[in-house]
Amino acid sequence: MAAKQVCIIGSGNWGSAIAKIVGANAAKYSTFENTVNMWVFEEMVNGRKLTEIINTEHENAKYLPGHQLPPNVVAVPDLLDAVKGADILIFVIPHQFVSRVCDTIKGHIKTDAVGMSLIKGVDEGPDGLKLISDVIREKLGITMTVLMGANLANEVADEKFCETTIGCKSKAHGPLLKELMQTQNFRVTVVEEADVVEICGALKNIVAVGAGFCDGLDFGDNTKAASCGVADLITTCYGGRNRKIGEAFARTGKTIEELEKELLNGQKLQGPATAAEVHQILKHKNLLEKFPLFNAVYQICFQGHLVKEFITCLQNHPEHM
Ligand SMILES: NC(=O)c1ccc[n+]([C@@H]2O[C@H](COP(=O)([O-])OP(=O)(O)OC[C@H]3O[C@@H](n4cnc5c(N)ncnc54)[C@H](O)[C@@H]3O)[C@@H](O)[C@H]2O)c1
Ligand SMILES: O=P(O)(O)OC[C@H](O)CO
Repeated sequence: MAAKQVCIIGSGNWGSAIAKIVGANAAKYSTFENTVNMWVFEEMVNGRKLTEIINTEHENAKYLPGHQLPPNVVAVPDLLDAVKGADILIFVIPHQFVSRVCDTIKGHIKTDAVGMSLIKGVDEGPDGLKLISDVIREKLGITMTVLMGANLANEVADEKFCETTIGCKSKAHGPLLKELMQTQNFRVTVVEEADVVEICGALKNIVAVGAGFCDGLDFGDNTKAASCGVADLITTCYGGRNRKIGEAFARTGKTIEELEKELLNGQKLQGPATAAEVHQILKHKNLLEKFPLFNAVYQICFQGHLVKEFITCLQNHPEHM
């Protein structure tokens, strides 16, 4: 099978971080052409063209300074040149520019190209809310997939561990796109519910603005989480006692019991005990392998496993295999 040519449409903060991953994987796997075109909306940065900076210094000095892009990522200022011949089109531009970009490339891309939108946003069409992937699909007539996750671009570029989800209705494209995107520290799950993945990715940005308001007004963690569908998860992971002791455990090497006494003044943790109870149930049902996070918390709290190895359990999540 001929190697797939990949084009990244966009080169902002997220576009550049993703170019690090895509460039490295394209160079690594024979499934893909080595060269990855990245369309750059041309602008002058410190008196030089941004494309020239990227192609000589391999750094997007404006949108992702301090990170080297792989040399096989080539910045292309002309949109039509960038997309020419591409089998995989990665859309990663602010959503307000999508329509114009699609109108420009319409009729100039492969008809069997696969698109993947990393864009978090929605379009307000005449009939109500419309997904950005639907806008692209309708304008270009190509198969669309999405990739969304809790993925701050700078952290991804720093290669800090995180997870992401590809929403892909076609079973044929899932493995190909996963191979292109996954690394040891950027773990990919592929699901068929692409619309759900995309709408969650878009709507969380509204919640984030509200959360910013709460911080700016010095409200508490409960208040901050009240606007969000996963309220208690957010609260507990930022402001709760289980989180606090978990952090102290990882930093000090003291036992959970010692820390509970030291830091909670008689209050009691629920997390470790719950991990033990859930562990029993999962073990009984032969489901431990499907819940590596729960299993790892149990093993670290009760079986002497090293907290330093916590990430390994997530890297080996069955969904990522
Ligand atoms: N930055 C993140 O951490 C992050 C993470 C996940 C998803 N996203 C999503 O990815 C999408 C792109 O975000 P980003 O962070 O890469 O971009 P960004 O916020 O860095 O946006 C700047 C980009 O827009 C380009 N631009 C400016 N004017 C333009 C025009 N007229 N036409 C086309 N492009 C123009 C700039 O050249 C630059 O590449 C957004 O939907 C965002 O929500 C961002
Ligand atoms: O910096 P934000 O608020 O645009 O969020 C970036 C990513 O979407 C986080 O997953």
